[in-house]
Amino acid sequence: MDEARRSEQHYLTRLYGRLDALRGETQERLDSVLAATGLGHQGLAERDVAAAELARRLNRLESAETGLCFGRLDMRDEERRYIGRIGILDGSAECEPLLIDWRAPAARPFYVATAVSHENVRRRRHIRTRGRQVIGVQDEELEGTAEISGDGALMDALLDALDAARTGRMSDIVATIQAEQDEIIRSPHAGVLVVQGGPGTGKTAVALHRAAYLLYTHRERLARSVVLVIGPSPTFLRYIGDVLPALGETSVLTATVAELFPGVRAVGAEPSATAELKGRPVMAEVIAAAVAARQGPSGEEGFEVPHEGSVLRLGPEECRRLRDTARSWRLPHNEARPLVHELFLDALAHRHAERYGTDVIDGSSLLTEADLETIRAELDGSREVAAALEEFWPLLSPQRLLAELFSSPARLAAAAPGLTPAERALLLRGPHRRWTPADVPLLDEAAELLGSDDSAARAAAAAEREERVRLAQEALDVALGSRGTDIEDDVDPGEAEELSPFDLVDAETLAERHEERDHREQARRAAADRTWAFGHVVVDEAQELSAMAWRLVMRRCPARSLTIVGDIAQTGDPGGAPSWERMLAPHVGRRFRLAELSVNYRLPAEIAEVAAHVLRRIDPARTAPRAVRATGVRPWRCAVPPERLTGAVAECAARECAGQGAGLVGVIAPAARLPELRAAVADAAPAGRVEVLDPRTAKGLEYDAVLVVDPDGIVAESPRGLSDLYVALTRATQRLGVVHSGRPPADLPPLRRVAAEELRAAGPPASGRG
Ligand SMILES: Nc1ncnc2c1ncn2[C@@H]1O[C@H](COP(=O)(O)OP(=O)(O)OP(=O)(O)O)[C@@H](O)[C@H]1O
Repeated sequence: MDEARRSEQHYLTRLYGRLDALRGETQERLDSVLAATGLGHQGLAERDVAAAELARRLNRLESAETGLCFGRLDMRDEERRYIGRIGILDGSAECEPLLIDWRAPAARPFYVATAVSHENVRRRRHIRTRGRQVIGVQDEELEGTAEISGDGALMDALLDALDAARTGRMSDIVATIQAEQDEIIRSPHAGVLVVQGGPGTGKTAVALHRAAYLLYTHRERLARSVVLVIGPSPTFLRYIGDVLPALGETSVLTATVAELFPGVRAVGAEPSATAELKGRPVMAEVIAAAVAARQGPSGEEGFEVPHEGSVLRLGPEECRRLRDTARSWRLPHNEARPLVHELFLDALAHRHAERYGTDVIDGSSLLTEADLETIRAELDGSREVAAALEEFWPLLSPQRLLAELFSSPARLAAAAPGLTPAERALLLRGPHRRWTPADVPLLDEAAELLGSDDSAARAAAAAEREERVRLAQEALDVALGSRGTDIEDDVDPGEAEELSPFDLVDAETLAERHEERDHREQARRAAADRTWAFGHVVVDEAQELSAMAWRLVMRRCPARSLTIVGDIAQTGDPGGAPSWERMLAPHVGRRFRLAELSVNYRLPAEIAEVAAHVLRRIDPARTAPRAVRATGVRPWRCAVPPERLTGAVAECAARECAGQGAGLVGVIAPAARLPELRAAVADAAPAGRVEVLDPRTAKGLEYDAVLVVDPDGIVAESPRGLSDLYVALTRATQRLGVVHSGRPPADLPPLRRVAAEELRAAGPPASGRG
């Protein structure tokens, strides 16, 4: 072991010693807090707050175990800073920092300093560890130019990370964040930041590290309001699910757009043309018209209410007046309903009163106000009147509104006059069909216009909050009472040296603190509340969101603090974005910052070249990201007879698993081929090593080796075929093979040919180096 490694090992051992000590202390304090008994209201509340805080600290200390320290900065003024996953102080009275959290401003030069812009750094040291052992030390001298390998000099740590076998779960990149990524991660919290970058440029990694950075920098605010991370599919969310917990962050909710309407599981399927139509902005008008159509009778119709054996009739003019008055309140439909109820009863009561005749002299009613009140009360208790009100201005859930709209050609025709009959036919469905992902933004739109009749829930919440404030007040009173005994009688309490809880917080604040006891609980509450205002929203694979989905997302973030990452060239959804400008204009105009990532960390140069060929066909104006490394392994293709295709793919997948450092294999094929491919692969390959999926599901994921099956079929099957092929070709970190029947795939460049027999022979076809 050389001297540098030995000295870093010494320091690392000291760091772990301190980490163990801190964990021990925190665990002990947590145990003793939890063991406390015989506590009153105040004591219990304080115990809960303290226990949650200690549990959070323990979790952070535990998540720092792997890769605790990964860097050192030697500053020009001789200061030395160690950089790691968390900040650690030594136990001395001076509280000297032993380790600096990667997110702290003092750590920033580790990621951005160069020889030209040295940020006061003399030397940057990368420390590679395995467990608690130092396995490598690499220095970059930023003084003079002798040992600088230039911008983007590849560190062993970065190469190790890029070459490591994939596990099916994304890892964090704190040790190797690159300068262009760091700039995005630390970009200010406010406003909308769009990160555009080709496949593998680290958009997802950057977005997640940005979430961790923002939570660190604005913890008070964001931990309470929760950060929402939106991804394209549950598979993708599982793939990224370890990153933020590994960084010690739990105040995060991850979800697909389809999961953002509490109480609805949107798992139904529908033709892509229907999904595309449901995503268009015109659907907002359709939903608004559908709500309006449920507010009183339309046109020249009046309204008849059976009552006591006869009929009370409201004329069209009266109905219109009633409806216009109700709409002028600008309340959501359901929230206007109690007031509509009052107007409705008034109108019926007058109609009823007219039967008793009017004064011949002045035409006024012969009934007194008290008589009218009695009639009104009678009407109010009548079941027939209640049924009539329900028809006049029904209580509507978003689900009911949409189900009744989409199952009625007449309702659809009235609400969507701008759509063609063929388009309206696409929307028609049975009343009990399952909700689809494209329905969710429409349900949300409807919920917004309908409002909820949540008076009961709101009353319960208000009562609960009042109770909390009362308990907190009681606790403060007790504290104030006990302080009184400690203060000498003639001392003004305002001047007492000893601060009491009352001086620091009021009952409301204390109640709020109790509310946010556990941030994890906070994320669960956010998940269950459609109207939750998230403190920051990260949208990954954002190019896939439809116009209607964006309306939903923006509602979840009234503060408009968003990080939006994606790649326009990968847009596969027919309703997805043609450009960031068009997508965001309705919500923020041009007020967004655009950052671009230009380096491809996933694909080796050999695969990147194939992908770049397809990208040129999608959009010749786009520049493909520059691959950061080459492996020498050339992508290949193999033509097999159609009846052999499935078998050949299964054999090849099995052989990929057998290769050296094989890792995970992704088989990406047209959706129609998946069932049969899955069955064949399950028979041939070891369990858990091969995933068979279509390009849509593969979005955002990565594998060591990828087999793209039937590229022409992929292009033919999907509405934006070339984009889906581009996604499929850009998933491999090491090896890419294409298996097809018939002529060479139309959209691919010439690839090294492999004979069908080779797929069966020993050794992967990907062995062709050079
Ligand atoms: N600075 C880095 N250090 C180590 N690994 C990195 C770095 N940046 C990116 N990577 C790795 O590169 C791979 C691609 O990153 P990521 O999935 O974030 O890219 P992406 O731009 O979101 O791709 P796609 O558009 O295909 O979804 C991941 O394995 C990621 O961990």
